[in-house]
Amino acid sequence: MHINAISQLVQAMKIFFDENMPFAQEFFSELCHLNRGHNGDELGELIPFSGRTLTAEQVADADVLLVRSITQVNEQLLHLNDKLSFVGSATIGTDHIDQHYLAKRNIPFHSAPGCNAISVAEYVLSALVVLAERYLLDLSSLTVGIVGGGNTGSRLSEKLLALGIEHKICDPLLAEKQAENQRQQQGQGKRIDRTDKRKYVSLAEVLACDVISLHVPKIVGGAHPTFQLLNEENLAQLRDEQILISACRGDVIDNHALLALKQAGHGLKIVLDVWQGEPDVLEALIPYTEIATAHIAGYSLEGKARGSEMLYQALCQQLKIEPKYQLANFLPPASIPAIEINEDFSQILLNQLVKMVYDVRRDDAIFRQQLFTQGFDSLRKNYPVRREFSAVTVTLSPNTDSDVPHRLGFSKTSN
Ligand SMILES: NC(=O)c1ccc[n+]([C@@H]2O[C@H](COP(=O)([O-])OP(=O)(O)OC[C@H]3O[C@@H](n4cnc5c(N)ncnc54)[C@H](O)[C@@H]3O)[C@@H](O)[C@H]2O)c1
Ligand SMILES: O=C(O)[C@H](O)[C@H](O)COP(=O)(O)O
Repeated sequence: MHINAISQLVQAMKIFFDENMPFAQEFFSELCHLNRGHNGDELGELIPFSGRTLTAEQVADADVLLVRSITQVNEQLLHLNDKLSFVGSATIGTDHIDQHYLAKRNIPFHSAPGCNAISVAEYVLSALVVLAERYLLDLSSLTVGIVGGGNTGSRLSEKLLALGIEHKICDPLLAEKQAENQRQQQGQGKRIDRTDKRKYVSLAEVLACDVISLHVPKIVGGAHPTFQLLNEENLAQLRDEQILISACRGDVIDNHALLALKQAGHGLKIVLDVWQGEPDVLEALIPYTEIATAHIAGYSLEGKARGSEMLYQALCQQLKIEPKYQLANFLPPASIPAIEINEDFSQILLNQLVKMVYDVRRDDAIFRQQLFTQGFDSLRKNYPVRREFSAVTVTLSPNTDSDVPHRLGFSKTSN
């Protein structure tokens, strides 16, 4: 840890947190009062803020700043603050953080890798189930192309594996890492490292699949940029019957090119959770989407709250104290906490199971009906509680022959 960080954190702290961070009060309130002044009268403060409108003046005396993806953390926001000792983002994506600037100022930064990856995978699965029902598709006959084999792409891959759905992954960075590992291990005369056994394919191969699901960070420039990875040129190569799902970052698809494609009569089925220029949305594109939502793929209660928990753990570590709380202390039971299945697994059962926990059509309806009256950010702020599959315990009757529900992430009865 940086000397700067240690000396700042031995005082009562002002912890600023995005009001949209579940259980922030529960996790952080004790931490800010932890190190009172000598008289015990110097209390810290836990201060919520609205992420989109946060100003440099507001955070001028913050010791700890906890944000979500809508707050740009950069010199403009932090130039008035000379005591900040910890910045955390309770999100997977970090494209809103100027990490170079934070590093220059020796301010430790933590994000929450993977926190809502399961939520994103369940969003994609819900979208697939809904489209399969709408267009009478046999999911087991489709191939799914995943762009980005990190946390969200991998959680999706696991669920597809559980369902026996063929899928391919394109991730040139992981492919390079795998090849490099193999070269090193061979050079050292060791057996080849088998930890990452996946076979990576080219973007072209993934773009030829029946379903394309995007799971990459926003990267501008460099060897493998993702900014407008899907553009006029490669969108035009897609077939009418394909499904394109994006729940990563809006800038990964050129939204104007996508609109032009659809306006020209292309049959591509589109599922969009993320939009170029959020919170503004290319309105003309909405009627051409099958499912449209307000960047909520990662908004399961567990997914958002895991972000809070991960930052709590990181801050405890920096403060050199043992974490006292974990997410399980705060999560309520699901509204239907347990069910029993009495039949063999089928697409119909999958449809029922997935929609019981999360039916993406609810969020699509809210988006279409309330975007213009409520606004994009308000739909996200007032997002209804959504649980992950794991919140529901599935018991299989002895005559059912498949463990697919548990492999999909539903909990098992503990005994
Ligand atoms: N819609 C939502 O609610 C939501 C929720 C979570 C994450 N996200 C977004 O999804 C992104 C991915 O999340 P993650 O948890 O999988 O991140 P991750 O960092 O675990 O994985 C991203 C993967 O993308 C790969 N990648 C980078 N450039 C690529 C390229 N040009 N082509 C193919 N692969 C490439 C990386 O090698 C990495 O393996 C996040 O950065 C975030 O922006 C959105
Ligand atoms: O990067 C992420 O983790 C997700 O996009 C996340 O859902 C963003 O949510 P936000 O911080 O905008 O509330």
